Amino acid sequence: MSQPEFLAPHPDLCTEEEISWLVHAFYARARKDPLLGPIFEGHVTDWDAHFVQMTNFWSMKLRGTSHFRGAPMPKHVALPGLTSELFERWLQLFRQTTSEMENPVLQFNADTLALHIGGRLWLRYQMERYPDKQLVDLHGA
Ligand code: HEM
Repeated sequence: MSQPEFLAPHPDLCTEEEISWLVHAFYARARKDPLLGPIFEGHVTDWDAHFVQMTNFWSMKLRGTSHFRGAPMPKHVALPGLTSELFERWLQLFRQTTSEMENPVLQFNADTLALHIGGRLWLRYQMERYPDKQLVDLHGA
């Protein structure tokens, strides 16, 4: 089968139910993860609100809806101790989750966006937090 192409956000790309499944399944993994779990448990106080926030975020990115109100960049810069290993782990768990969804178009688009957005979050994080260190790229492999 040919590789799906990267598409502009569109409601046909996936359903709202698929996004909700993706968010819940990703966090079921991430919260159990020895590296990422403690960070999420230490910073997310209202999980229902966080699920709504993340569902609205991915719905905006994939389906083009406009319910998301947030500021991902400063919220991640505010988290202490993030590393390229943590971002790679995040991306790995995200890709594992999308690979289980049997929607190759969603999978390709969500994985591509996650690497792109994760890369920007991590680049800005390094510039703000580790200005004297050499920049490290994400591989997302
Ligand atoms: C090391 C990797 C990451 C960690 C540890 C992490 C952790 C967190 C935490 C703890 C929050 C809640 C912050 C708060 O409400 O104050 C959050 C919010 C969020 N994260 Fe991440 N994150 C990571 C990577 C990513 C990536 C790669 C993406 C997108 C592809 C992402 C998207 C978001 C979004 C959209 C929010 C909501 C921001 C808002 O409410 O304004 N995160 N993250």
